Amino acid sequence: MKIERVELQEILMPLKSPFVTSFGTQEKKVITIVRLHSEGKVGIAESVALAFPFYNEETNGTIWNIMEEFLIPILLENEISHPDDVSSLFSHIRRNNMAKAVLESAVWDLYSRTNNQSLSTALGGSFKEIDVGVSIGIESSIEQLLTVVGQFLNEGYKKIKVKIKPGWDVEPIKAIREKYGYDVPLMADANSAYTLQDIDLLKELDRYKLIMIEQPLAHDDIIDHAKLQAQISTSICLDESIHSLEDARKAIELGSCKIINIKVGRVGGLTAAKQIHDYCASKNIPVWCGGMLEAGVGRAHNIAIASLHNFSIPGDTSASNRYWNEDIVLPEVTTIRPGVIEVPKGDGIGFELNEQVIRKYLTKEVSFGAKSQLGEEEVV
Ligand SMILES: O=C(O)CCC(=O)c1ccccc1C(=O)O
Ligand SMILES: [Mg+2]
Repeated sequence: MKIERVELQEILMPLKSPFVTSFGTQEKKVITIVRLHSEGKVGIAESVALAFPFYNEETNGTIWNIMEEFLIPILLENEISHPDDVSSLFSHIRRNNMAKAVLESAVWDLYSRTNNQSLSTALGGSFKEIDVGVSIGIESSIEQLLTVVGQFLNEGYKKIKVKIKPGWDVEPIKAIREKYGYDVPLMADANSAYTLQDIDLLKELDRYKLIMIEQPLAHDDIIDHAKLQAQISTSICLDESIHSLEDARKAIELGSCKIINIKVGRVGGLTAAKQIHDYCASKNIPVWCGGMLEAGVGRAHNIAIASLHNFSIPGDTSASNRYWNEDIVLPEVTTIRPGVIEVPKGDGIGFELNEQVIRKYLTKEVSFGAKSQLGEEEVV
């Protein structure tokens, strides 16, 4: 494949309601939509970086800069025979995984559309439908949290993940168990809000039979997580600490976690996500697909990767209406039964862009061609 043109569009969309984590509050999302053109086909993907470098070091600004200055010229200058080539072509550029992932994921979509197959098939997925869970931010009160949990349980979500932070941890978990019982598949995500000094509190959480606790300790740690895992019975799941297959190997060898959350953006693309999936499968480490408050294009890529067999725990791959009043894809992402999303059978991600919605929220548009790598920026 020869990529002839790369288009970037930035949109700003309001979330239905603010999403609060231990690192900050999000009320709207800036999303960069990538379109790659080759021989009449268009491959698409959306960025997952946030507005601030509080989850990882990337932002909407850094990904745009790295794409424009370094990654897009590489895509335009090289013949790509398989999407796996892209991570090799990008490998000398350190980190910037979310910038790499959005372009690489668009190449995967383009490749599968060119071959008239679904992205799930191209990736080697086997599930025809996937179980999905939901991630719930830090709420204003325990009553409010219990109401929200009740609503999502009614909608049939198969895993309830709640965000925790110091001062909002044992109490909300205990309240959920008391009201909804121990059959609810419940987990907590701390987004690195604790240290080993909080060991007593983390041990207390053991009582509530959580299916896992996600990233309790530092974003760049695997040593202390191993020490913690040795002292608690709840499985630790790593999110922020895992950027690559090598990170996953080291964490598993050290015993830092028993489960891994795979996010395509955090690990630099679908090829890396698949490699981590395969490695975890060989080590009997279950994985699940995390989310970054994606709109429909990102959701579609997540659904495709979550169709691989070792994605055995429901992911944060909720339907479009979890975060959005209107989505950027047609059709919107919906459940076919409560808590179940069908893996699309159509070519590529199996969804098309909703141009009307994109135009409504468009803030910036740039196109890069093979001849001139400078591009022309148009601020709308
Ligand atoms: O529903 C989703 O997209 C997942 C939401 C979520 O938990 C999250 C959202 C933004 C940044 C980090 C995280 C996380 O998984 O830690
Ligand atoms: Mg997380």
